[in-house]
Amino acid sequence: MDIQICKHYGELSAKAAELVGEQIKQKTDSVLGLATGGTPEGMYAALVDQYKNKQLSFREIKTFNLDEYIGLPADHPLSYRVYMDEHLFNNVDISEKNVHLPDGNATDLAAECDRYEERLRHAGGIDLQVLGLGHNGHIGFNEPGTAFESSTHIVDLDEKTREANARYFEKKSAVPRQAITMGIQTILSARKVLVLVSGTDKAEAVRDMIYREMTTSFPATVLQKHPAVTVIADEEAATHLQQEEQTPN
Ligand SMILES: N[C@@H]1[C@@H](O)[C@H](O)[C@@H](COP(=O)(O)O)O[C@@H]1O
Repeated sequence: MDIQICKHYGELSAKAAELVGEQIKQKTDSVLGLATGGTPEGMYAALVDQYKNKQLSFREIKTFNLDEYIGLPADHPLSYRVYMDEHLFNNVDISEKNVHLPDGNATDLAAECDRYEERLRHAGGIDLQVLGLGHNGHIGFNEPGTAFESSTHIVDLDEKTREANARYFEKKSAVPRQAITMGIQTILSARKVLVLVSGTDKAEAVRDMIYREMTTSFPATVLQKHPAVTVIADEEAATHLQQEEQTPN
């Protein structure tokens, strides 16, 4: 793993946007795997700036989001579709036909999971997957215990994850109980992976991701076996890294 430590969140966001921007410039029809959550917001803002400064175009870019809640209408302000529209899609020249998120309102959710994998295969697979990291090691919505071989599937959200995401909803009971997420195998199939981690509350999670023995109990440890992972952490998230840098797995 290539581990890059940035001074603060602003630097992390700029660095992440630089790496994604390079990918887009190198391959103008790249397939990007995208994440939601608080962490990538600054990266999206920096990518929109690059677009506005005419440094980038998303015209041929295809995107596949990691996950979507089940049961929230696509136009619900807290759906991941709306998040992506607000943070990126509405602000760049991406084409609607190239934007993909799982449909959490599909009548046949199992068929929707297969359909998502099929669309991803048809697009040629993910060139660069952006990931955030859950406190319990989840990537996408792959909660502890998820099989490393999993493809896109339906998940029951962990209580800790619902608590972490409750900050966006008016109350915890309003947080959906299920989601559709790319599986761990889907994520591992990406040619490159970029993990963004910010803040002291993620310090233990990022340490475990890098140093803990690979285990389904902490899904992000699976990234240790991916050949092209870059981790960008700010100093707050990296507090436990410097100490252990000498003895990685
Ligand atoms: N499904 C998302 C993940 O894709 C995200 O990476 C993670 C961390 O979120 P944050 O960046 O807000 O800490 O949790 C959410 O539940």
